[in-house]
Amino acid sequence: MIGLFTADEVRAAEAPLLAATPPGTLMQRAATGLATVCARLLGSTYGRRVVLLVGGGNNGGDALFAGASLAGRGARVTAVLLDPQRAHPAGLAALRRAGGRVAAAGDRGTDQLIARADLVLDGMLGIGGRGGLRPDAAELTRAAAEGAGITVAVDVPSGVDASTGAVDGVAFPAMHTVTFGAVKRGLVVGEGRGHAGRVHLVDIGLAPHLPPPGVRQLTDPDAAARLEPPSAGDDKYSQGVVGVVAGSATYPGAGVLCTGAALRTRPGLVRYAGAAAEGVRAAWPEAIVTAGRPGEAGRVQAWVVGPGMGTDDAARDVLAEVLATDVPVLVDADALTLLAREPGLVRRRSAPTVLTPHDREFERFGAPVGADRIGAARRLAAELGAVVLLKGDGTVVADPDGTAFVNGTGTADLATAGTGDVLSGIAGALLATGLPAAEAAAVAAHLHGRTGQLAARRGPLIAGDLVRRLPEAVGRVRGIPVDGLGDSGA
Ligand SMILES: NC(=O)C1=CN([C@@H]2O[C@H](COP(=O)(O)OP(=O)(O)OC[C@H]3O[C@@H](n4cnc5c(N)ncnc54)[C@H](O)[C@@H]3O)[C@@H](O)[C@H]2O)[C@@H](O)CC1
Ligand SMILES: [K+]
Repeated sequence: MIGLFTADEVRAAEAPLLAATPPGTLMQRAATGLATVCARLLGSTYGRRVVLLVGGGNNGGDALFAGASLAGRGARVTAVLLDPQRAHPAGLAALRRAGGRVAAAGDRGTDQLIARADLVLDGMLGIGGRGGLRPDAAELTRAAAEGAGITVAVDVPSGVDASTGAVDGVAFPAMHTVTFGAVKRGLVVGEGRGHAGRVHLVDIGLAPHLPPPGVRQLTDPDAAARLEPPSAGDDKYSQGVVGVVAGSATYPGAGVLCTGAALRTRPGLVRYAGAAAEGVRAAWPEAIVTAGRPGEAGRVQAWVVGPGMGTDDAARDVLAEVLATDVPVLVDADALTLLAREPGLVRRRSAPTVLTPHDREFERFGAPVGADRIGAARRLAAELGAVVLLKGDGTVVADPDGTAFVNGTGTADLATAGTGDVLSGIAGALLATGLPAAEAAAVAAHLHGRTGQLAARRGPLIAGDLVRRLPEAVGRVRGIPVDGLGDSGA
């Protein structure tokens, strides 16, 4: 698992390390790692044009030392200083010694310099940044965004809150972020995720000093460890039976997608109960289908309730019936709308409940998501005593105990009708296996994202493609290469 940390946690971890090492050691480690990544991205360094955007703190210091190293390898490096009085003196001296040039933000020609650069390194603000970029920094950011060079952020893209991913105004649009010691939360969640690009972690010896992470990201092996294949002793009941209540007579689609996703994730046994029975039976002869109430479906180890079921009184009664059971329940879509009107239905449960809202559904529970998505999901989880899976680019899963996950596999291609129904089916199937609810939700988000990535490689995807590609994605997560796709990881 990848631990995700706040700026304060990183600062606290740095303190003993700074005290135990000679001055400047950590910055040298950071700058060496940074220069290595930049050189790799450039391919060759000789004669390449590199512009450093340099703020008045240590983030600028990292950029200056890395720039000195690139200049030493033949790159034509110019530092653009936001605040010449405060630029890191030793870093500046090192750059000059290596033959680098120095300009000030606002000097004539700075924009053209940035426009023509092969690589722009953003060392304006790191974990010491607060609030939005000032006009001079915003101007350099705009020039870098318009230029054709590779954009690389030092530690954190300037303008992104390292702890929450919030962006107030503009932020540096990095294609790559080279981060030091620990992955900051703001690089993988909220608006920050879109600004960080690919994240490269440079080891500066911080790991032993970091606290146990309260927020984590799953890797493929983490997900695979929670997707155990059936063993010789398993039968159709022992893998976990999931029940699905979704779709309506007029709109059976949600029921078909959700049931299909559950079957494809964990094909032991899936029971369906609801008004889309006919459509579900036709699509999935493998499922056990009733048009009756959930109680008539037979015993299950987890329920999924909500997608496409409507929000009338009959739907409300079905939801209440499912929530009155003593098994884990995943509540999605229409059932979230109903639950927001009657949150008491979930508060009195003893078995785990997972809610899977998108932003608008989340807001129905009383407050908008806001810029701090992890904080928002944690608040609602604590308030309702339920796991909250807040969908988005970097889906957040928050457990009522305060621990959380941020998903790393999402793709914009998943923003299409019905993909949420598929996620619910996957998560329901995993809940039925007995995984802790937050882990089931996090693994589901991971697998859903991987499936989306696989499906999108062949062109635009629709939700049904996800159902079809799920078995392949499970194999891929388990490390089995996918034929014909030149599979390469993320
Ligand atoms: N502390 C350490 O040991 C290490 C720090 N490193 C680097 O140091 C960075 C943190 O350095 P600093 O603490 O000096 O802070 P920064 O370099 O992130 O910020 C510098 C200063 O800018 C000012 N500032 C804050 N928000 C601003 C805004 N919106 N507009 C303009 N100015 C603003 C503040 O006075 C802040 O202290 C890390 O992100 C990392 O890049 C690395 O060298 C590794 C080791
Ligand atoms: K930065």
